[in-house]
Amino acid sequence: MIMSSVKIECVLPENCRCGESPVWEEASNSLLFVDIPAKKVCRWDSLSKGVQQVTVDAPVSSVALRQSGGYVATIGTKFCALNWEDQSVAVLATVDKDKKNNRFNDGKVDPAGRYFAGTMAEETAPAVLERHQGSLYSLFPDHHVEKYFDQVDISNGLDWSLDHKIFYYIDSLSYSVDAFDYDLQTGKISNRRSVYKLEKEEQIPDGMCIDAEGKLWVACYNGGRVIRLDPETGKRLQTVKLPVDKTTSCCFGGKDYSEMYVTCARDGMDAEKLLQQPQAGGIFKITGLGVKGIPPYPYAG
Ligand SMILES: O=C(O)[C@H](O)[C@@H](O)[C@H](O)[C@H](O)CO
Ligand SMILES: [Zn+2]
Repeated sequence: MIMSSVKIECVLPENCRCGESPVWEEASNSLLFVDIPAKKVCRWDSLSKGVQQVTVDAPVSSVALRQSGGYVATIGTKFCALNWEDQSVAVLATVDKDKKNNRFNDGKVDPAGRYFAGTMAEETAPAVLERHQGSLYSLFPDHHVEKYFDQVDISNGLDWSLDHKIFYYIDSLSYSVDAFDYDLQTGKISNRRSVYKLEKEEQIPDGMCIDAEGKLWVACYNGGRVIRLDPETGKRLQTVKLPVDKTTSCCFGGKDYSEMYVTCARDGMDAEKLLQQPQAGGIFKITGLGVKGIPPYPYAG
């Protein structure tokens, strides 16, 4: 049953140019996220409502927790460690060295502590870019990198099934949510298939997260919504519309991971659209979904 008590609130009118990679940090009751073109990693304290930010030297496309303290982030084409206290960045590995126009896009840590992230060509406008330039990688805890496949357009949302046997992945311009068999021991993926094809009004699939019932939540860029999918039946179970079109990603957080946080973008909107959607680029909190999420995994290296 879909509960009718769903409430949507803009908790931070931060005006991100392109907000992405929301991650809940339980230890600090905070939401981490990035603003990709602004080259910022941000941390919003849900209790004080204050925001701290670290500016880096290239577009930062994802951030994740690190077991040994601090964070990891994908900056330009580098996997990096980020020390929040002194704002220093240390490079752990570099990818796509032969592709000067590429940058990382979305990333997330797997249940064994590997940091997965894919690349794309830099956009000239939202979703306008040289195609097939991206690849999917993961950074293992010993800092070596494995490449899974290339020919990616816009590497985007990713997560793992609750039993860790399936890896879910979105290449945005395929308009599909895909699944692979996943071997948690080795980090290997196989047997790619589509579990959901987006409908026209859902627009472009972007960030994604799994809930505690094993269902997928996908943020729809230009679609102004998050959708809940059953990856087993391929059916859409729920649509939650937001007052902004360029919804980019979502994660669960808050008390017992019972709240959903959604990021979005302002870039690519004209003046008229920005007047209509003044909250574009803000951070949204959705409550009353009646389903919880799971904690994010920290990078183990
Ligand atoms: O947020 C991201 O993942 C990309 O970096 C964005 O640029 C959008 O996704 C893209 O423009 C639409 O697909
Ligand atoms: Zn994205």
